[in-house]
Amino acid sequence: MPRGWHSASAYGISSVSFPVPLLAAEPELQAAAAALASEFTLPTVDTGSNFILELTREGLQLRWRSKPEYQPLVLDYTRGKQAWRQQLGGGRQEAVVRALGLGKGFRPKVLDATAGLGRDGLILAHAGCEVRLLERNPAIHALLHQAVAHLQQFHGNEHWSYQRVLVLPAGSLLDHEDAHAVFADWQPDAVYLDPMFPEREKSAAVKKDMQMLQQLVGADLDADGLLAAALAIAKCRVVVKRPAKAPFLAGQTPSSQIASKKHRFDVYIKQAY
Ligand SMILES: C[S@@+](CC[C@H](N)C(=O)[O-])C[C@H]1O[C@@H](n2cnc3c(N)ncnc32)[C@H](O)[C@@H]1O
Repeated sequence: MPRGWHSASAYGISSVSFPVPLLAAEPELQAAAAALASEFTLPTVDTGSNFILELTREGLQLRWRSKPEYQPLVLDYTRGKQAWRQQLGGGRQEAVVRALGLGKGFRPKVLDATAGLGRDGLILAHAGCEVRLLERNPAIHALLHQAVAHLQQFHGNEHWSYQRVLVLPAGSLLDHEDAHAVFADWQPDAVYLDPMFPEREKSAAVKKDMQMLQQLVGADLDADGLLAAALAIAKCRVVVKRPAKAPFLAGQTPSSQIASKKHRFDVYIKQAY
């Protein structure tokens, strides 16, 4: 397989997928696009992928070519609903925050090992956790990396909690036979998992950005393996987000559960914080 072409297992889907290229939206941005593509090891030529990352004057966006009626996905935590959710609506009431068990001034170090669009991870950061984001899909990783960098630049030291967010190099806990050794210098108190769940709802019911993500990364069919890897490296607990009626990850019964409107957070406790 040529370098830069990823086997299906890297995405959890069952056929070889074309890598997403990073291209300039206008000729003046070509040099900048090439530099970014090189930073993220993404192709700079059209690969036939159904998705492309485009560099515009505003930053990166992900375009779904066979759905031209969809707005390109722009990841920007500084405005819109996401900024509101983190800064005003989010916080201690969020189910994900409760599942992570923050309390009495204690803020766990969290590895978000399926970071995706970083929304849950940033809610945890805003709640005061030190968060590291791990994402294996190279295109999503590039979007996430740029969006976090923009957030940190935008807020400066005004929001110290965002300055502690670190986007790890693109990869997976499943890449390492001994993930424990990889995290020897920074053992997370908790590992958070939110793998893609095969979608059963009619696609119209799923938000467009989630549809894009699903189409791009596939069904994460190897997700069961993540639980053991996460339990091996977490000091105290693993939290798994699942659709409300989904079976337990790897068939393993959690120690406790927190329910939100559409989701369930399964909490696996190794030891108290
Ligand atoms: C449902 S999305 C996560 C959404 C995220 N919680 C958010 O709030 O934006 C699942 C993401 O996990 C990634 N993923 C799945 N399995 C992974 C693994 N083993 N290692 C790293 N990333 C993984 C997928 O590529 C996808 O981007």
